[in-house]
Amino acid sequence: MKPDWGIRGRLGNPVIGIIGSGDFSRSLAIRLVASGFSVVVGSRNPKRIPKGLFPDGVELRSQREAVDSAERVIFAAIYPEHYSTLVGLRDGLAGKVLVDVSNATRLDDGELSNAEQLAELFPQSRVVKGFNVISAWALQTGAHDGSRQVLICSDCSDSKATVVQLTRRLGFSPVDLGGLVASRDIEKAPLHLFPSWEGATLVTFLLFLFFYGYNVVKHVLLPYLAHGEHNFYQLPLETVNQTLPAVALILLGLVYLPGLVAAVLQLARGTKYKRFPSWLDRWMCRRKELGLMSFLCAGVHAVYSMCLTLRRAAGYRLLNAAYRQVIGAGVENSWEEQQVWRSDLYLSCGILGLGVLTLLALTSLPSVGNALNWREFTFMQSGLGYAALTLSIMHTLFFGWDFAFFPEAYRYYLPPVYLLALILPCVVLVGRVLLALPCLALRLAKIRRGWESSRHRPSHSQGQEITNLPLLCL
Ligand SMILES: NC(=O)C1=CN([C@@H]2O[C@H](COP(=O)(O)OP(=O)(O)OC[C@H]3O[C@@H](n4cnc5c(N)ncnc54)[C@H](OP(=O)(O)O)[C@@H]3O)[C@@H](O)[C@H]2O)C=CC1
Ligand SMILES: [Cu+2]
Repeated sequence: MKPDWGIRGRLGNPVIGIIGSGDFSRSLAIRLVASGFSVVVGSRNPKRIPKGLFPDGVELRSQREAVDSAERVIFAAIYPEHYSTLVGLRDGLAGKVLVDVSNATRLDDGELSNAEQLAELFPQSRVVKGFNVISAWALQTGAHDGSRQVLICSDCSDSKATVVQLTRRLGFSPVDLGGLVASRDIEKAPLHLFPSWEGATLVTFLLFLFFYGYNVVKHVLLPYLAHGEHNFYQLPLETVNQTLPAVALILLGLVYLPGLVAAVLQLARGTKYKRFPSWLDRWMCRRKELGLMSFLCAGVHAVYSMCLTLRRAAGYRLLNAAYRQVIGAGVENSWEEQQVWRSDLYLSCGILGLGVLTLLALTSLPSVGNALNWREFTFMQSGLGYAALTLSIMHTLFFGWDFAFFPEAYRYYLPPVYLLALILPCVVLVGRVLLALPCLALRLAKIRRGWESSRHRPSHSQGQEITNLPLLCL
């Protein structure tokens, strides 16, 4: 069905009305004009609007004139608390599509949404909710063209269809969420701060809290209580820098663990057509965020580590050690070949691991990832991902070297933090190696191509295939 935009403007383009002359109105007008519409902006005081603020092709008029010029679609680009000031325009708006673009101000806003209140104020107009999730900036610049979703709802399906078409013409992807009651959720959508990051941020925060607390107890609190040692100066830098690599390593393990669990489930079930439990689905969908959090911790750890020698504490410690060595023990050459190898190896593995992680983080950007074909993407995410995990584990092992075998490492019966941090990543790595054994790898490959063990064959259609997702997706 060809949309009916109403009467045409001077250039023969359909005329869209916008009430309000603020940021949203201006961005919307720019976008509409660029998409071939004529626009009439209705202001309480059109003469006050500075020249050049709106592009050519936009007429600045009174609210009444704007409403009368647009026969079919009018946007209310004003704050909901001012809706009631528009009641004088009721007759002009009657029978027209009135688009509400407002957002909720609080998550616990009252019963009725702004759009529902607008519909109550203008019972003869066809209120459609939409465009509120798009920022004025995205509207104006066309960022996210074609991929950015516009959530739309209305009780009038014809009017909704008109706005859906309009959304497409502006270069966005409309999503029809049904009746106007859905506007209660749509208006609150922009209030959620990075919803897809909630899980990964919480996990990172809890891991940080645990390891930071563990380090404080082991290296600061217990030494103070037991021997009166004053290590509190370690809290802002050293303790943070002991915590970050542990968090980064475990997060990286958590990126690759769900892929292994999924593989084990498929092997055990003998089919790929059975749904994964929902927690595993959710976990798989958050691997990218977990991976980027791991990258963040590893990157910050690298910067902290570079600064370690700049600290006053490091200088004093070095001087004291030199003094003890020369004056106390009479040793002039403190070169220890084994320690030289240890530090060079752990630094090198750490730097390489961070380099590979950086590459993975870059491919998680849509503009980079989209340029890769399927094989390249799988290679980057799976092959390089495990390379990063292996290098990070080696970095930690070289750092730990043989210290893990000395009783001093277990002061106060607490194992060193890097040993704790290694458990999960090592389990993941060993699991991956086991799954690469031909007997398991061949069976898994068969299952992923659609083969099913005999007990599954009849009930083949109920499941959803999720395993064509990259197994390891950072
Ligand atoms: N800015 C953004 O990125 C986004 C905004 N929105 C929504 O768009 C709507 C407008 O936002 P925005 O353009 O940023 O706000 P602005 O404050 O920039 O503009 C609001 C406009 O409302 C008009 N208005 C009409 N009646 C009144 C009144 N009684 N008192 C004050 N102003 C009045 C004014 O225009 P005039 O003086 O010409 O009458 C004013 O320019 C809001 O509901 C907001 O939630 C939604 C998504 C993103
Ligand atoms: Cu490190």
